[in-house]
Amino acid sequence: MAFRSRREKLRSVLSGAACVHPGSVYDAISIRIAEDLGFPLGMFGGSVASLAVLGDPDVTLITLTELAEQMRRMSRASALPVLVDADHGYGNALNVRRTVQELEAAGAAGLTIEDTLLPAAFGEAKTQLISLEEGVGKMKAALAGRNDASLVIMGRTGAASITSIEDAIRRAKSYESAGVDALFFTGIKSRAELEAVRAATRLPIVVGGAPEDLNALDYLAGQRVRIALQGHAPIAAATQAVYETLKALSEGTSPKGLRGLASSELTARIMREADVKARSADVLGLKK
Ligand SMILES: O=C([O-])CC(=O)C(=O)O
Ligand SMILES: [Mg+2]
Repeated sequence: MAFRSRREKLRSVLSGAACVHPGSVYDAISIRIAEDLGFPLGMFGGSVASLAVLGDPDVTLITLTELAEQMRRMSRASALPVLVDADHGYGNALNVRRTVQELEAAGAAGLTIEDTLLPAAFGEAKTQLISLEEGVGKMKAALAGRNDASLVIMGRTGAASITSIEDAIRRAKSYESAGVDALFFTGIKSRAELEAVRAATRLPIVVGGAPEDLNALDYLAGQRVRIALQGHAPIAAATQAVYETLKALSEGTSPKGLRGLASSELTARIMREADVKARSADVLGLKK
């Protein structure tokens, strides 16, 4: 199986004793930079996918085909294991199965399926959850949809900030019983909440969007948290850089006068130019 070693690397993070930060990745360039800097895995957030692919906010307008295609491009560019935010699985439990099949074929190392009601329901300003029963059905469909058993399936709940921490625990325990590989929580607000989650469950924990006092990696590791997200600063940095550059050019700065550009060495490294040159020499009959 072409992608098994990436999935096994993600599994070794989950079964290890440490808590790590993933690099937020969204395209071929960002994943190669994260790989070169030594990140143990990449996180491909749904919000970032919407922004990178569509230029849109995170309101479930991106299609599964577009998400999987972007994942496929990253898989081609780098062997870094990537955890994909597969949102609600793009429909009901049958769609979840299809989502797993497509992301597996695209080379994802793991993916999350969440119990948020998406897209937003008519007349509801506040985020809602699907029922626990529907959530369990989605987890079962995701697990049964795998072709490669090493693909990591995470059950994700945002209940902590939508209903209550008790509801988040109830849901997580049900997803655990359904057989998911790890539990992903958003909206955990305090150490007390995280400790309650840890005490009530057995699987490796992933936390997203946690407050500052939940940022110490040693503490998190002690709570069985294996992956702690840090938001998506890289795409914000890239956006700012493109903005500043285009602004300067629009104001008449000459290309040579621009600041903050990638050096030709960095660009060559990201393009894996040395490998391409070596291959060209071999197959195009060029000098090395
Ligand atoms: O996965 C994450 O990093 C958090 C999230 O849901 C998103 O960014 O869409
Ligand atoms: Mg998301």
